[in-house]
Amino acid sequence: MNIFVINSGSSSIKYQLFRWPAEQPVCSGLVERVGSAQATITHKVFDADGAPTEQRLTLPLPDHEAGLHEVVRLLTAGVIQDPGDIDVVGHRVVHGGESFSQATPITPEVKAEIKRLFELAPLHNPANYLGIEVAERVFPRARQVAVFDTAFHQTLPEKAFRYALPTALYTEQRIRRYGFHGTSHQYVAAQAVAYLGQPDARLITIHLGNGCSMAAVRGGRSLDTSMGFSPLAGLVMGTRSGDIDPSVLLHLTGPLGYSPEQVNTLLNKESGMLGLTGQSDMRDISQALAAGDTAAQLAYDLYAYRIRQYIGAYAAVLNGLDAIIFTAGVGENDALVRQLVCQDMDFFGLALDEAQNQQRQPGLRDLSAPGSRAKILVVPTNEELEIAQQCAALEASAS
Ligand SMILES: Nc1ncnc2c1ncn2[C@@H]1O[C@H](COP(=O)(O)OP(=O)(O)O)[C@@H](O)[C@H]1O
Ligand SMILES: CC(=O)OP(=O)(O)O
Ligand SMILES: [Mg+2]
Repeated sequence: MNIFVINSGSSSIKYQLFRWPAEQPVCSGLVERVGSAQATITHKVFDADGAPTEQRLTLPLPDHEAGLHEVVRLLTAGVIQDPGDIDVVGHRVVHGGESFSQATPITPEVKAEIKRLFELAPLHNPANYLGIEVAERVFPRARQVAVFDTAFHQTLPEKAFRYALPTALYTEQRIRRYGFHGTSHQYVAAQAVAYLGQPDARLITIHLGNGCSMAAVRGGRSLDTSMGFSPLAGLVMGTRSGDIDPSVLLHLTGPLGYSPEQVNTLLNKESGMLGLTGQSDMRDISQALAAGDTAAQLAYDLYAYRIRQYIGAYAAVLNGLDAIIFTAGVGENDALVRQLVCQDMDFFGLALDEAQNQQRQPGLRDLSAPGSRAKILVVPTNEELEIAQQCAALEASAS
């Protein structure tokens, strides 16, 4: 069986083709800086021993649709003979509301629900929906499956997912915390549990990509998470503000005369690291910092400070801490972020081995110094593999 997985993030498209049940990918790729004139595609094709041949393209990609068409072109130009060779397409879908807690075959009703949720995940659900429509056209024989970012967080207890608003706004309007990046939190938590050999470990998973979120996880269940009703809440992100006092919005729309549309754009697309420094990509901000830029210094400090606050909160939720796990583009690669987060954390039993922190190696890495009571891990996320596994489980249960 051939399972093709499409993971559209807010600034990237990741894809992998798996031949099942061997979990080794046949090809994988990453489209970065979607929406710019200098987008890049890194496309890898693996031989029978898993050795990659890599191709790198730089090209203008105005939007996700252009990116997806380029991905399909690369796939059908050598990796597969015929689009009919794909049996299942697994789609990452960011917002699934309360309707979905597991991998779901895509029907017209499911598509309508994904569309209804555009407003709550404006950077993601439209791109995910587009991916479904493109895949339905290009791979008409394949079964299309959605795996939702919100699904893993459906285990949150009510005290964690409810807001202190009038009850009817929850019961009639479904206004609550949903949480996102669930596929990633679930995957890295399972990897950490296997590494620690401790199924009941108290874990804080820290997903730092373009979007950023944290989760308190125990026994394979998400107990709390920093994103909320939409992927705007919580940590400081590439272009999103994270937590702010809601009365700032009233001040913007009242005395300052912003329209709701302008506030939406401001908070989702013009804030976060972009708002603080003028740049959203952490590699660019890191270069600015190295050149002595004081705005970049403040942005790094603020970014790490917010993560530290949530570590404190989630250690309380978990009544202790066995490991924190850094993952995604920034979490896996940016040693300074990890250093700023972990410094002066001895109260939580966290001590970072700075030499290990500077190493660049693939795979799971243990960065804890000897004597650190809680572990500090880097676990590369693999949302595509997790999605493929869930698609394969769905296929097995349907047959
Ligand atoms: N080597 C690196 N050092 C620092 N940051 C990096 C590095 N590689 C990628 N990143 C950052 O990771 C972020 C993208 O992460 P990713 O998980 O791919 O995001 P998304 O899935 O939200 O598009 C960007 O801010 C990028 O700058
Ligand atoms: C939900 C979310 O923010 O996703 P991403 O980090 O891929 O933008
Ligand atoms: Mg992502």
